Amino acid sequence: MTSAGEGYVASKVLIIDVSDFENRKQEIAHQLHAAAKDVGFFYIKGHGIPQADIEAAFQAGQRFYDLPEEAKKNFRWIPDRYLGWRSQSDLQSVTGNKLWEWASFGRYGTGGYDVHKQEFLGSRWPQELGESFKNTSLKFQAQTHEVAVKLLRALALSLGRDEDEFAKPFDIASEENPSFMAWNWYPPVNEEAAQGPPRLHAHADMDIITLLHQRTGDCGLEIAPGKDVDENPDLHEIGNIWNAVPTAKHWTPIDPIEGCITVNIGDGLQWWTDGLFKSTYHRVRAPKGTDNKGSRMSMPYFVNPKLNYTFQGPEKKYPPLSGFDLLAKTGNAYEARRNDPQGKWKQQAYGNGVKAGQAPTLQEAEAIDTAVPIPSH
Ligand SMILES: O=C(O)CCC(=O)C(=O)O
Ligand SMILES: [Fe+2]
Repeated sequence: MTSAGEGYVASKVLIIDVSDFENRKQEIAHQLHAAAKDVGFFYIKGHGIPQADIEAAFQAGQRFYDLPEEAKKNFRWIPDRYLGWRSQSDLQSVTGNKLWEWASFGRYGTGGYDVHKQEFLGSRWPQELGESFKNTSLKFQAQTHEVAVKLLRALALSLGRDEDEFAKPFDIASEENPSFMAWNWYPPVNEEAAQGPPRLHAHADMDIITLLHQRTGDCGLEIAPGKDVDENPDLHEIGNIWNAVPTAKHWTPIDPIEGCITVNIGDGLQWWTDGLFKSTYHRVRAPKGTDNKGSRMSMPYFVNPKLNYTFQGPEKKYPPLSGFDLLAKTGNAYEARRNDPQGKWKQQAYGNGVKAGQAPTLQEAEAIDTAVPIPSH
């Protein structure tokens, strides 16, 4: 066991070459296994997404964030869909400060709390940004998804499990696909900010895995072991991202590396592997010293299983968990629970008159959109 402290994991954060995947998948699986088990965070290179496409996706995000406040407001956040813009004021209720904005575009992750109403209509886009914005975002999401599926296949192989076990419930073309991409934007900060709170508070991701595109030069991401990892006695878990935050004395930087995607294991995969793979706490600290104090952007792709897919580890250490239950731990359902203390939200999710696979019409979907309550902060 390693002692806690600065550098605890730094030397172990691997850069794993995933190129020539079909021929090298056993070797890749071996390396991913070590990274997922020991640290829960790693970099991949040779992923095949051209740098120009990554830059185009960052530029698309920047075009959105450059819109006037009024225009961004039109693309309002729908809590149970994971799509839309969350302003700094909105997020203040989550983080306690105004240092972070969020937007997710593209697929409708969920059709409200209704597993039968998931759809990809593609009808809600920031209209001001035109077709190129939409095409760039969708293409990029699909490219990233393809890489995610390879990682999931290799991770399953590494455990001696069926190669498709983890990849099966993640079909991006499915109407039930709840994986989604977000664009995090952190406003510029002044000199004093170095002493201030993190730009994004410590949390673990409540998905299966996250592929995080970091922008070169945008440092600040840090990790600390947590979640069943007892090597760091300084870490106190006092809740999840939505109501309290873990604290740790020592954090290890995970700075961007050109050509690499940062990957981390989420709570769901930790669950699905009986705790073997680690969902690690991370945060974005405020810039200090000579760090870039301008705006910061990152693009996480959160990989979530279909909502009605139930998974459990082979040792049955934890009870079966559905994709819905996993997502229900996150912010959208938190809002719903808060708005609906009687728990009708879960009932609504599973019981309804719409047949499986029957997507609502455009008008019905728009009606669902407007019927979803917007949380008041
Ligand atoms: O901005 C970053 O680098 C990290 C973002 C993150 O952890 C998240 O969106 O879950
Ligand atoms: Fe995260």
